[in-house]
Amino acid sequence: MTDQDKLRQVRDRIDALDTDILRLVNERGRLAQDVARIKREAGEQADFYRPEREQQVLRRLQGLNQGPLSDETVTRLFREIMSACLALQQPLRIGFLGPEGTFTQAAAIKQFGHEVQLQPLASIDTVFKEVESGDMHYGVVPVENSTEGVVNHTLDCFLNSPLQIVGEVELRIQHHLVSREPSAKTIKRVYSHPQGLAQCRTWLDVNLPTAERVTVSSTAEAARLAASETSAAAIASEAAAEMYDLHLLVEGIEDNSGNTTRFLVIGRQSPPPTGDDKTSLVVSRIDQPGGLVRLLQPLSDHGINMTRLDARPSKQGVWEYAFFIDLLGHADDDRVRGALDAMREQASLFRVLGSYPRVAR
Ligand SMILES: O=C(O)C(=O)C[C@]1(C(=O)O)C=C[C@@H](O)C=C1
Repeated sequence: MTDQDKLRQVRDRIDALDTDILRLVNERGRLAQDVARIKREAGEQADFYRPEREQQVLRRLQGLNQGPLSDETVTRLFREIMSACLALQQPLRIGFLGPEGTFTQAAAIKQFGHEVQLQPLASIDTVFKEVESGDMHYGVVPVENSTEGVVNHTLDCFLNSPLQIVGEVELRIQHHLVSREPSAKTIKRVYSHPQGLAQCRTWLDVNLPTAERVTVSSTAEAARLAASETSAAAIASEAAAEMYDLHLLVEGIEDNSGNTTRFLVIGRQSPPPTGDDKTSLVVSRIDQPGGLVRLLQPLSDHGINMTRLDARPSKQGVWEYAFFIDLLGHADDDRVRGALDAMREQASLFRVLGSYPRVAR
């Protein structure tokens, strides 16, 4: 058998498999439509999007996967299949911190796939408002970065919003120096979001110490500005560089190689337990000696693992603070519910921001 014969034989097998895959994904789409019919007949009010079910689908397949495709690739493939199936049930509108080309857009695509209607919005506050009004079914906002810590504006928006956290997304953030200039030698001004400038501070101090650093609303906006000026650069993503036709002058300039940003999916109703969940709270303690210790003691008493604690001015009075807490477990789990009930008694402000599936890495 010649090499050409061997090649043709393998390609014939690929064609046969593709025929099966096409038939099976369309059969899956019809089943998703059946699910939507069942949900409508059951009078379910919530959106058809079920993050807890999507997590279950992905975790099962990651467990079955024996390669050669990586778990990450399998997750991306089936996320897109579920995105297409969900679009057959209901066109979802997802607001995200824009403009086009931000890392938040990449996080929204990672969570919902490409078959949803993605809407770039001007600010984190606008994302909350558009979801509250119902114009958007869900929103995606940045909440913390592994180098720079929390995004304060996102935490502050929760203080005055009835919305719940529906999910979380983690994105490895690679910052690039992008410009219409052919070389970094001529750069006199660097645009980026405050987090972008902060996450690349050392690189800038060493390589562009005299360049002016200008903070703008997003890394994508920084790329747009850099595209309109000479001797200017932006710290932005590869997607933003492509969008504004900029050169990648230097790739991967973030100071910490594991630089990761965590995003939250916000909506009206938190999903039910999956067995591997997180719960976020905002609480403030009664202002007396040992108040904070007593507030947190129930977590220890019930064996609950707290993964994050951030303090933010509660805006209820000078030096009054609210505490944002993440913990492992779902608010409907017996141990978590017991701890929350005990905390509620010790708190002057107590609100569960949501229980949601832990991110599928
Ligand atoms: O199982 C469901 O509830 C479905 O709607 C099906 C499906 C899927 O494609 O697997 C689609 C959308 C949901 O977000 C979750 C899962």
